[in-house]
Amino acid sequence: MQPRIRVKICGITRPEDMTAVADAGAVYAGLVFFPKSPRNVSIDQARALAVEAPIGLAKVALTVDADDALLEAITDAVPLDMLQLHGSESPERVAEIKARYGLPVMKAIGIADAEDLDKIDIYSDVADQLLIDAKPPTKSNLPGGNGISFDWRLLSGRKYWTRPWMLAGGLTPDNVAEAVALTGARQVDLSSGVESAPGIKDATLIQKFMQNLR
Ligand SMILES: O=C(O)c1ccccc1N[C@@H]1O[C@H](COP(=O)(O)O)[C@@H](O)[C@H]1O
Repeated sequence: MQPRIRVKICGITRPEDMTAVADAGAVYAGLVFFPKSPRNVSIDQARALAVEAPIGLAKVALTVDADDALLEAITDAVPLDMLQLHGSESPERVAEIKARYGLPVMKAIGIADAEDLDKIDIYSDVADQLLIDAKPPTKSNLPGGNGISFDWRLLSGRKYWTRPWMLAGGLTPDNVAEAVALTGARQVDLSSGVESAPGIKDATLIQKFMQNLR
């Protein structure tokens, strides 16, 4: 039997969405700390969501080029299982954050074409996990969460990964099966594909996503 594909649903802003994510069988829930995002949460909101989250659901804090003051405030207040670095953090900065905050670190890598794949090897040396996402459009205010995909065939031939990784970028209930078949991903991450409005998750879409994945 194939092992289950692990799912992260990102951009949780409401307790009922945290519950829907856990009920559907997702493994990770993401909390976005980026004021330009419609999914941004304050530290107080994040703490309340994380404290009340169903047991067993891993809480991931998503930050974008955060400084130490912000990372310290987040990690002091919110019970977390992983940090997701979704900006242009250098490999040195990733290593520093991993050492300083004592949490596993996942580095997001934006992919548009084959050249971008070089970053996979570079960040594999320092991050615990990699998030392989679509590169944002040049005019976007958001480095992720744009609901766009990259050409999944870019990953088709890649058999050797030294770190666990997640596939992200424009995943939906309708395309996830194809995305997984083409890339061989064992973990997937999504946000806008299971929303009824930016920042508002839809329990029916979440269930449909999980069904279509399995
Ligand atoms: O979700 C956001 O608002 C966000 C903001 C800033 C950086 C990353 C963000 N989201 C991450 O991007 C992936 C892909 O999103 P989508 O499925 O294409 O909407 C998402 O899973 C988050 O990890």
